[in-house]
Amino acid sequence: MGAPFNYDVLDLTDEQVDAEVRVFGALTAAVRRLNEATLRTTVDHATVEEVRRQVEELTARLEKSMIPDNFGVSFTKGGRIRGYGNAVVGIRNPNAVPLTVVQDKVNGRASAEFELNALHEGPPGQVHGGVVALVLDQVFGEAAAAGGSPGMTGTLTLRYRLNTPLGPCSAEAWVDRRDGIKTIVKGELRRADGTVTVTAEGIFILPRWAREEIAKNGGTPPQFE
Ligand SMILES: CCCCCCCCCC(=O)SCCNC(=O)CCNC(=O)[C@H](O)C(C)(C)COP(=O)(O)OP(=O)(O)OC[C@H]1O[C@@H](n2cnc3c(N)ncnc32)[C@H](O)[C@@H]1OP(=O)(O)O
Repeated sequence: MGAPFNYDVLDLTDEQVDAEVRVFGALTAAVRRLNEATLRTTVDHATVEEVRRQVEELTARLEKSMIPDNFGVSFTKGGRIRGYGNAVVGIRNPNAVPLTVVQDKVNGRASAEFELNALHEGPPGQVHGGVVALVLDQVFGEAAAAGGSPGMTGTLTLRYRLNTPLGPCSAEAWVDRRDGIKTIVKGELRRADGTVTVTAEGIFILPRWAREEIAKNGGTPPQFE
């Protein structure tokens, strides 16, 4: 079986990538503000309806020219990764958390400090458990990649030990061990004061199609970004 998805390689310069990161990153940040304001505004209904008309006009301007569907992941010949739609770290995805993951390739670790707000609420004032899983899946996957054995999430097991209040949080993950094509990653989510609220273990697997591709043509595993 071949790969169920492709990574295109594009002829874009670093300057072109920097420009799209700057311009679209700023739009994404502005839309995130709009998202939070949509949730929290207390202006009167007439103002809400006027703003809604303006939002629809602006949306129609962007819809004049769009890619057919999802963004996918592409690389430049210079090695830049354009995973702009990623649900956790995509710089063009206003629904992404947002998050910057720092990889430690020496020790096979990954970490992120971030802020979760009213858009990420589950129980009152607390982070939604599914949002925790979303964030940890990405940070865990990046730890596996940083450790040199990237894979797709096969299993992710979380233990929610304490509630996680909305606000500043951090996540950390590390490669615990390898078992052939499986990389076992462990990690945790912490409150701002360092209290661990969630511990987790993930099994990241180099899929059969990637194994077959490497056996046939050599090369390095894809990143599963
Ligand atoms: C910079 C880069 C940063 C990247 C960050 C990315 C973070 C986000 C990652 C994701 O969200 S990935 C998307 C969510 N995951 C998926 O969609 C995976 C869907 N499942 C699959 O594609 C396949 O089921 C999978 C690749 C997991 C396994 O398929 P294989 O055909 O390679 O498995 P195979 O049957 O050959 O089994 C190989 C080994 O893995 C084991 N295994 C298979 N599925 C497993 C599973 N789900 N959990 C644990 N172990 C599993 C299986 O028992 C066996 O163990 P042993 O070698 O010891 O016998």
